Amino acid sequence: MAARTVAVVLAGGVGERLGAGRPKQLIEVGGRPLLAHAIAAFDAHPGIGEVVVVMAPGHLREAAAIAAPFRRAAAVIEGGATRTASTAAALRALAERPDDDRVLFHDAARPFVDREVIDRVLAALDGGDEAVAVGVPASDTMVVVEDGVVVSMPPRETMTRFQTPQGFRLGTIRKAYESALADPELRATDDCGVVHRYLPEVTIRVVEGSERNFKVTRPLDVVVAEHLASEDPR
Ligand SMILES: Nc1ccn([C@@H]2O[C@H](COP(=O)(O)OP(=O)(O)OP(=O)(O)O)[C@@H](O)[C@H]2O)c(=O)n1
Ligand SMILES: C[C@](O)(CO)[C@H](O)COP(=O)(O)O
Repeated sequence: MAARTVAVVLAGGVGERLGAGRPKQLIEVGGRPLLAHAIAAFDAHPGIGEVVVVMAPGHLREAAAIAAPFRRAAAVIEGGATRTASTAAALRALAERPDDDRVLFHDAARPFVDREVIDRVLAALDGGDEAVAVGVPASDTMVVVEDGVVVSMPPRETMTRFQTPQGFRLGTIRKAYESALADPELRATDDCGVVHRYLPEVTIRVVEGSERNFKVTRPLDVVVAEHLASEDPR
């Protein structure tokens, strides 16, 4: 049987930096919640078999109502206290699937992921990559600062900002999380970071992202999101 691909939309956060008084994935831009924009992008992609939503505790009913109209929306499950705990919850929900299936993890807070970006992640997985990230070049000079002083300045041309979706062979991300969850020191801000730390032998391919695929994190991002949604209603 051909490997199947599931998209997991991570919506388990509370949106503290945005400060909207409720999880930011529930706020509307262009007349629909950020979560609906994110689900729609994967629901419309022919390479995606199912979409699983991981939602913040206390908001599962709202998420189920948002997901209901989408044909490929298969489940809404409860997330954990951190992004990695939410990914781990999704992996538990996918426990019956074979290792050769593929999984894409996407932030619900990135409402404008384009079909081309998803295409590139799937193409890399089709080509045999086990872990795939999406990146855009850094525009600013990036430095490492400790205790208020610069300790290193990596050349900007090597600096890439990661976005999502991040795609994996299911067996690979499963194995990485098995080790990660056994580590009391686990700290990671994304799923490729978990593979990089716990399966260093795995090559992480980076494919081109898009400036539109930014993460709604702070109040100014909502202004930009409203503008983009009005320019390109979906
Ligand atoms: N426990 C968590 C934390 C985050 N996320 C998801 O991971 C994505 C990226 O996280 P971030 O932008 O940090 O979202 P929040 O955690 O909601 O924001 P904040 O850190 O400002 O509270 C979001 O779609 C968020 O819902 C998640 O599924 N589970
Ligand atoms: C996964 C991510 O969006 C890649 O840039 C980012 O690391 C999420 O970080 P956050 O702290 O959960 O916003």
